[in-house]
Amino acid sequence: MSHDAKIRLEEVEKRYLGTKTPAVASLSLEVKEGEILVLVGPSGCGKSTTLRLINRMIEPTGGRIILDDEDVTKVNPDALRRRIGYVIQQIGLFPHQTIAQNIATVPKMLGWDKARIGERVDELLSVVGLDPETYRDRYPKELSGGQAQRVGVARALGADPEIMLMDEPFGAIDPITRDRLQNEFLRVQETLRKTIVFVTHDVDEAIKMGDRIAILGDQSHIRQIDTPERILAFPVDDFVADFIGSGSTLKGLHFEVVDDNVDLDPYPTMTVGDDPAEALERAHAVHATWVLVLDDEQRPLRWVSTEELGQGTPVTAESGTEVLAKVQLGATLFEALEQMLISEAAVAVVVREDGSYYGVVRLTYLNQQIRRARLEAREHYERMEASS
Ligand SMILES: Nc1ncnc2c1ncn2[C@@H]1O[C@H](COP(=O)(O)OP(=O)(O)OP(=O)(O)O)[C@@H](O)[C@H]1O
Repeated sequence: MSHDAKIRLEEVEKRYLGTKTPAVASLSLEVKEGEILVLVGPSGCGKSTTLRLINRMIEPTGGRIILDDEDVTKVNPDALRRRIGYVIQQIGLFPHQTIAQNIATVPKMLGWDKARIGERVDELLSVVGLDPETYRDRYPKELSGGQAQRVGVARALGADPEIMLMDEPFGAIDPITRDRLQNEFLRVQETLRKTIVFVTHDVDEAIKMGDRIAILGDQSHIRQIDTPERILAFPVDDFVADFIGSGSTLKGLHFEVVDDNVDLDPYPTMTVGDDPAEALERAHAVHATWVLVLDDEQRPLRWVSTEELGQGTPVTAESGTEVLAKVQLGATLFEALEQMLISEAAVAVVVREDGSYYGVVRLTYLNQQIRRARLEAREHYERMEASS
């Protein structure tokens, strides 16, 4: 077992009573400590079954399940489930219990004292972004769908489990709330660092949430397992390519950022009041049709065309057109592309945190980055193949 694996499935099989083919056949899989592994695949491929095999809500009919170094295939499943938080789409809060009582379910089972439980409930409500004062004494029917889902996450975190299993946890929620819950959950995970197995059928959710993604075919057969970035850059076969769908190149731009290492192109600039003839010369030297006008503090202000400069009129803070498209250092290349598409000069202007000019990103840069990511992913798989 590799040293950082928290969960390991070894040739796990589930054959439901009375069915001809197993729902999960000979699945071997490792989940690393502190990662979010997303299981994604078409409906009926066995994602939920796989998830429930891990905490033995479903008993395997073959293979072994190992947590840390312990074979838990035969241990008492109740004890196992206390170590593992579980969140599902219809979170199933107990309707006649308050939010606090719902969250306290597992700590109570574990025999924690009242004061410790009370503190824990308040802490967890804050973690999931609900004010304890307002929400702890409410009942589930007094919550919106998104709030109930947060309580579901808080309840699963109740006894501070090392592992969380999440089955389409944000499935039945409107897209805006869903996006917010996903972001909040990722933020919480940054500090909690739980080992998480997350099931979804939505490839975009998988790309957003996963440190790694396992793309499953029938019977939970792993078709590809890797970082989202590498899967997008190099789908190993048509099944994976079809599943991730069109636009994978664009989605890959979410994983690259404009940082200090980005070797940005020089672009002709001038400051308000500079000699237009000199600025024109600089623009001609690099075959640019636009010059970027900066203010005294080096902040991008306007685009002035070489045509306007050629007329020799002085450049003021009102010349040309306003620079609308700017991205900060640290923005993703996806954001840079969006800015580029609306920019007068078809480049994204990059500024530092204080708003001062840093450089520009051009389409050629994006093209190079995409090609580099593809090549790296291809080489990675070629090396893997050669060594197997
Ligand atoms: N209790 C059961 N008895 C018999 N077959 C079952 C049972 N539960 C699930 N199955 C079958 O096992 C297969 C895998 O089901 P599972 O729910 O794990 O798939 P899934 O990938 O989670 O699907 P979805 O995305 O639609 O929820 C399916 O063919 C399903 O019909």
